[in-house]
Amino acid sequence: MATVLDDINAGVWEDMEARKRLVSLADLKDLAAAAAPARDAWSALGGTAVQRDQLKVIAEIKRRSPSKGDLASIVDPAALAEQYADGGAAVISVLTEQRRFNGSLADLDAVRARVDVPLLRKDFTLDEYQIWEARAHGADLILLIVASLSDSQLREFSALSRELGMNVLVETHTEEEIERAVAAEARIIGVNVRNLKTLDVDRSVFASLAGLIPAEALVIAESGVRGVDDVTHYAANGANAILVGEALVSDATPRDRIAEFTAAGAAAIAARA
Ligand SMILES: O=C(O)c1ccccc1NCC(=O)[C@H](O)[C@H](O)COP(=O)(O)O
Repeated sequence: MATVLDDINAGVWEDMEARKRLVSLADLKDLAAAAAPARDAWSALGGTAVQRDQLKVIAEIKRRSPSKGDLASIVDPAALAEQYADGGAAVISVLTEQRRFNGSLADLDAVRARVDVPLLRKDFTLDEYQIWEARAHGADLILLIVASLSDSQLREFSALSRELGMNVLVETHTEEEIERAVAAEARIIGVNVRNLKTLDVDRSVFASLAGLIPAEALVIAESGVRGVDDVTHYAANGANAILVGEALVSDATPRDRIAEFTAAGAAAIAARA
């Protein structure tokens, strides 16, 4: 039986085929060559050892989701990104998938034009076309979901992203997926506590899997942050960064929330040392 992720990916393919008819890969490559060089998301997320005493926040621009429906209208994604940057977000994630999340590459363009913070193009990457697209639209980091890709795709898409100067967030949800991410030499590994096949959110998944990620890699806790207790849980169990969507887009003062999460994370990391 098809999973939620299968259905999302089928729609992503269809939408991408439509975009390919409008913008050729050759044109995208020209646009990517003309774009400003990618920003260093690895360092922004604390890649250097000296910064690993902090918990970084990847703040997401997310209008709707398969699990929750409409979350926020976000008429001006660039204004929201500015608030995220002011609050101290290390990276801003822009969900560009259209059918289920109501995002777009236009959102990415608008945010890129307004903030200097490294940007994650958050989409369901299935083809190298999307990687060129990400770079052409100013992304610095892309997402590869292990559950959607073969080992050779993981390697090839990672290599292409690196050639274009971008970093890769490799997303996992199981022990086997972490093994595959490590085998693909991923340096930024996310554990999504949301099972993308069923949409169940189980925060304990992070604690059981984070320790399997090699110390050289950055560990990102994805999904399920609703308040400071969740932040503390992730930081205490080895997160270098958290990826937060719903809690920020539905908050009246996301700038303050990011600052609060950062402080709570630093306290939990200090306590674990
Ligand atoms: O959010 C969903 O319902 C969802 C469903 C299927 C595939 C992906 C989905 N979300 C993508 C994400 O990973 C989250 O947007 C991200 O981790 C932030 O999660 P949250 O803070 O819980 O909004």
